[in-house]
Parts: sequence; structure tokens; C-alpha cells
Amino acid sequence: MNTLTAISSAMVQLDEAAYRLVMSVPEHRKKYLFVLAMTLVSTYVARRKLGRSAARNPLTELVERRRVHRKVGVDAQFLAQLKKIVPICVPGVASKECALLVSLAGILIARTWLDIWFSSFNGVVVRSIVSRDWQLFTKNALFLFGMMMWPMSVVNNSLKLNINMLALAFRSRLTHYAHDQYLKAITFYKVANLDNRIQNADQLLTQDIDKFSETMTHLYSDIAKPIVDIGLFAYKLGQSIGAEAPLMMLAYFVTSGVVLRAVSPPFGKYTAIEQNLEGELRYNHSRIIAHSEEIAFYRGGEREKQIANGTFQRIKGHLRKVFVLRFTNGIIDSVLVKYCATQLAFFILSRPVFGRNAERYSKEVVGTDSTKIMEDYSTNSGYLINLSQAVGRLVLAGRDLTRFAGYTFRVSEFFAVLEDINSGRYQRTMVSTDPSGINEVRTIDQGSLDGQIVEMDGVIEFKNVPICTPNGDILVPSMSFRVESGMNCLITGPNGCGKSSLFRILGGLWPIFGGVLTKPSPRNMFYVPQKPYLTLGTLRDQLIYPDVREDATKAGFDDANLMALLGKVNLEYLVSREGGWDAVRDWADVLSGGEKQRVAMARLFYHRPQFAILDECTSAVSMDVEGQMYRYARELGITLFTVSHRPSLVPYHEFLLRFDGQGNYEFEELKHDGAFAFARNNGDSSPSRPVKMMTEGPYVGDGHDYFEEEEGELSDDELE
Ligand SMILES: Nc1ncnc2c1ncn2[C@@H]1O[C@H](COP(=O)(O)OP(=O)(O)OP(=O)(O)O)[C@@H](O)[C@H]1O
Repeated sequence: MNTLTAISSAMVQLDEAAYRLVMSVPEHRKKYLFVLAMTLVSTYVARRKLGRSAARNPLTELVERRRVHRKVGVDAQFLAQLKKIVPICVPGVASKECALLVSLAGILIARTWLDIWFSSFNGVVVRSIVSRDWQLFTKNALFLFGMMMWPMSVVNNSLKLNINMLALAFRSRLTHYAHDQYLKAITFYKVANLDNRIQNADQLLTQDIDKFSETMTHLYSDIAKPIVDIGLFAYKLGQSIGAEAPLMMLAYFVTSGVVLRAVSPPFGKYTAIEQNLEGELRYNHSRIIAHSEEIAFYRGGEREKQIANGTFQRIKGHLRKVFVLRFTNGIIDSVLVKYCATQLAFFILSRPVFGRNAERYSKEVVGTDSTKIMEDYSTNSGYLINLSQAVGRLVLAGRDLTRFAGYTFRVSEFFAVLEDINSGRYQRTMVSTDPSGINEVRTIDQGSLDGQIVEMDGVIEFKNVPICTPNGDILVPSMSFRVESGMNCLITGPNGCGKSSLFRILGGLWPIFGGVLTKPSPRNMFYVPQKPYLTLGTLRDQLIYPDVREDATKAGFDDANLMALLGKVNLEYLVSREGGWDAVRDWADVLSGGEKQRVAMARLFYHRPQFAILDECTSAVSMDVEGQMYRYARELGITLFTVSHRPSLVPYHEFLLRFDGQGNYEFEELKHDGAFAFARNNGDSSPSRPVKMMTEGPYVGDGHDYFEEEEGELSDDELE
């Protein structure tokens, strides 16, 4: 009993102290103002520092430049972005996400009801102890609580489960949407190569979408529950102490919320910068993994370390300053949201005893049973704590909202870029060469370009088509030539003259700025690059990529047919060496350079397109196997466009397209000797060749024929 009396008298004293403290605020005002002023000054200084260092750091500068007119915060732009993303997350009232949102709301209400129940239950238990009523105590503390612990436990854990499921459902919707848009046609290529607004698509597709979904779900519960709590606890408190109690508390929180909003730094913007910097570091490391062999040969570890450390240093600098900012901001938060609110709570709780109606309360409610004060104090403080926590969560949710605005900005910008690209528009920032140093942002709308594409089988024709980079830089002002099915064409020229660019235009990767390009549909054209792409999956998957096994079966290919194709590139041994067609390996590591190129050629034979673009794709293959592969391609009726500097390939081509690297080109028919005749006589079914020469611009040969000299092979002169 002594302990209980001590507790109860301590509480009364605490109340009195709180009352006196509140009453004596004018004396303390100076101290409060001093602490507040100091905190504001340090916040301001940290913000200034962060702003300055962000401007110094080149990557942040880039981010800033791109966002120069787009402040990230909780504003109209944020709402507009959210309005676009939310329908993706919740597609309709009949969706699973809507059901999860409703069930989450139900669980939140149940949780609030349990909190209310617990507050009054607690009061009764305290009273039963103070009044030494064993029966009342056992009935409540043991039996009633023993029963209620089950629903409380179930509700609390259901809340966690529902929140996780909802976040996963949002993430799933967003990820599928992003995959659909990003992996549609060749959008992923355009994001990386044509448009330069998105730097780290991988991070956006994984981490940012995940964070966005998680934050949105938590914000829903952190906003919806407090709102319900505020209504219910304010009502209960009003019933118990009087309407002025919840009103005072709410008025205080609104005021402190306004102050907090005014002094809080733009954490949303800092989150966006942080995400960009993190993406940069991840990119550094993924590059090291992808190019480990080259880096190892160069002994480039030290240099890569410098680059990675430099990026990490920028993250560290940024985070340090954000942490300091959070610290100073946290002080204001705690003082305003926690401690000042607690003072007010003490004052409110003392109202029944010290307030205007203290006498009436003492006579009518308490009477002779002073333990009633204890019960009311406990119950009311439970209500008040819940009310304060609810408001506190709501105020802090406001801060999370700015972080959420950062994720929303990144995700919505990504989706906007994907939408732009899918509707044929891309944007590039051109690095300025003029002294003003102002970089130009150029938007290119493919729909408004003059170039025209005509789809026709059996022919590839360039008619006055300029070879331009996506920047609009002209490599060849106007190009015209025609190649029909069966007429192989060899392309040569110095580095950087536009050979691959021609293919990128032909393959539809780059836009066509003018003229008319006639070509077969994409499925009748196939590209074989110098560094073959090997997919994740089995050995069979490497051969039939991008088909899957079912497609291969439908096309009449079983493992025996595939083995025959491997035979055409002398790779039959691969099946037994790697453990069968279903073996799954990291193919980029287990195959040698030449083997990779031969697998890529076998893939070409599997697809058997009308036209194939071979971009130095046999550079690592021995010449005898190379010849064998070229002959087989002709047998299959595949017309080849080959970029190569090897004269040994001349016999397999009928035309030569030479770039001079100055914007001129020459398209000429090759005259062959016996070597060519040999090649043609091996199953050549080409139609008669039109002899057509188109030369654009004043082509002046520079004496260099752009063929490498190969020992034991025919030189260009010999072929002529
Ligand atoms: N994505 C791009 N955006 C802008 N310009 C590019 C892009 N890719 C290449 N270029 C530019 O186009 C020019 C021609 O490049 P291309 O790859 O066509 O050369 P190439 O003739 O194939 O050279 P190489 O023999 O070295 O492979 C280069 O100067 C390069 O700077």
C-alpha cells in the first residue's frame, strides 16, 4: 500500500508541478526561445552547407541541373505525379489492392478500438490495486486480459501482415508496369542510348519502386490510423474532461505542425540526391563485375578503387550533412512534438482536479472514493497519450511525406521518360562547347522527322538517308544504295566513320532523320555483334535466343537439329563438355571468345533470316571455320551485311560499301577471281545482280583501302 500511496502522491505532485510550470511559462520563455533560436540557426547553417556542397559535387550538380525547375516537395507537382502512379497501384475497386486497403482500414479501426478498451481497462486495474479490491483485480487483470490478449495479438500481427502484403502488391503492380514499358520493343536501348534523362534504370526498377511501395503503404497506415485515432480519442477525452481538453491539444499540434513545416529542410530533395549517388556507386561496381577480365589485365584495380572511393566519398559527404540536418531538425521535432506536448498533457490531465469544475468533480464524481481520481487519471492519460501519439505520427508522417515525394519524383520521372520514348520522343542534354558553358537540352520527336521507312521483303534500300547520330550529328550527309536478297555486302571504313551507325539505323535502333529506307520486317533481319550476347539459361537457350524451347519445337527444331547447327560451326563438342543441352552455366565465362562468336553464328543459322548484319562477328574465329560459316549462310539463303577489315571475307560478298571517314562513301560491285567463284558455286541461289553504283559526294580515296593485311590471305589489290 505504501508503494501505491507513493505512486499516487507522486502523480499528484507531478500534476502540480506541471500546472505550476505551465503557469510560469513567461519566466521560462527566454530559455525556450534561446533553445529554439539555437536550433534554428544550426539548422540553417547545416542547410546552407548542404546546399553548397551539393553544388560543388559534379554528380549532384548534374541532378540539380536536371531538376533546376523542379523542386521536389509536397506540392501540386507531387500530387499530379501521385495521381498518375496511384491508378497503376490500385487499378480499380474490384482489385486485390483495393480489398487489401479496405481490410487494412478495418484492422486499423479494430486496433484503435482495442487501444480505447485498454485505456479504460488500465484505469480499472489501477483502481482495483489502489482500493485493494482483489476480486476486481483478478476479474480484470487476469481473466478479462487473458481473453483480450488473443484478439490484441491477432490484430497487431494482422496489421503487419496486411501492410507487408499491400506493399508487395503495390510493388508487383509497379514492377510489372515498368517491365512492360521498359522492355517493350527496344525501349530499354533507347533509355540507355538515345535519351539521357535516366541514369540508373536498374536502381529505379528495383530499389526505388520497392521504397516507393513500402513508404506509400506505411504512409497510408500512418495517416489513416492517426486520423481515426484523433477522432475517437478526442471524443473520449471530451466526454471525460470536457471539450476544451482535446481542442487545446489539437490546436497545439496544428500550430507546432505549421512551425515544423516552415523550419524543416527539403528532405525529399535530399533523398532524391542520395538515391542518385547510391545508384552511381552501384553502377561503378556493376561495371567492375562486367569488365573484371579487362580491368584485371590492365591491373586497373587501383584506378577503379579511386573511382569507387570518389563516388562513395560523395555519398558519405552528402549523408553526413543530411544526418546533421536530421539531428538539428530532430531537436526541434522532439521539443515541439514530444516535450512541449507532454507539458500540455500534464496541464490537461490536472484539469478535473485544478480546473474550473474541480469542486463539482470532487463532490459529484469522486465523493468519498478518492481512488476514482486514480482511475480517471489513468484512463484519461491513456486517451491523451493515444491522442498525442496519433497527432505526433501525423506530424511526423508529414516529414515522411517529403521523403515519399522524393521517391514519387524518381518513379514518376522514370515512367514519364518511358512514356515519352514509347511515343517516339527522346531528350538529350548536349554538352556545350561554347564558352557560355550552357548545356542544351534537345528534344527529338521521331514522329516529326522527315525520314520514312517502307517495309518490303527481299530488299534493303537507302535512298538519300543521312547517317546521323541520335544527337543529330551528321556522319554521312546522304546515303543511297540498294541490296537485294542474295547479294552480300561488305562494309569497310576507318573507326568511327559510321559503319555501326548505319546498322543501328537499319535495325531501327536510331531514328531516321531523312530520306526513305526500305527494309524487311524486323523478324526477317538478324544482328550478330562482335561481342555476342549470351542469355541466362541452358545451352539450348543460347542457340535459340530470343526463342524459348516451345518456339524451337514449333519451328521443327529438336536437339538433333540443333546439334547439326553446332556442327556447322564446329562446336558439337560443347554439348558433352558442358553436360548436355539442359546445362545451365554462366556462359559468358565458360565459353572462349571464338566459341561465343561461333554460338552466335549457329544462332543465326537457327533463325535463318532474310538478311543478317554481321558486325565484325567472326574476328575471333579461325579463317577456315569462318569461311565454312559464310558458305553455310549462303546455302541457307541468308543475305549478309558484313562489317570487317579482313580481306579474307571479300570472296563471300558481291558489293563493297566503303566509308572514307570524311562523310563520303563509295558503293561498288566486287569483281572476284576463283576464290569468289568457289564461294558462289557452293549453293549460291542469288538472283541476277543489278550492277548499280551510287556515289554520294566528292569521294576522294585517301590511298588507304581499309583492309587489314593478312598473311596467306588475298589482299584487296590481289582481289581486284
Ligand atoms: N549513342 C550514340 N550517341 C551519339 N553518338 C554516337 C552514339 N554511338 C556512336 N556515336 C558516334 O557515332 C560515330 C560513329 O560511330 P560508329 O559506332 O558508327 O563507328 P564505326 O564506324 O562502327 O566504328 P568502329 O569501326 O570503331 O566500330 C562515333 O563518332 C560516335 O561518336
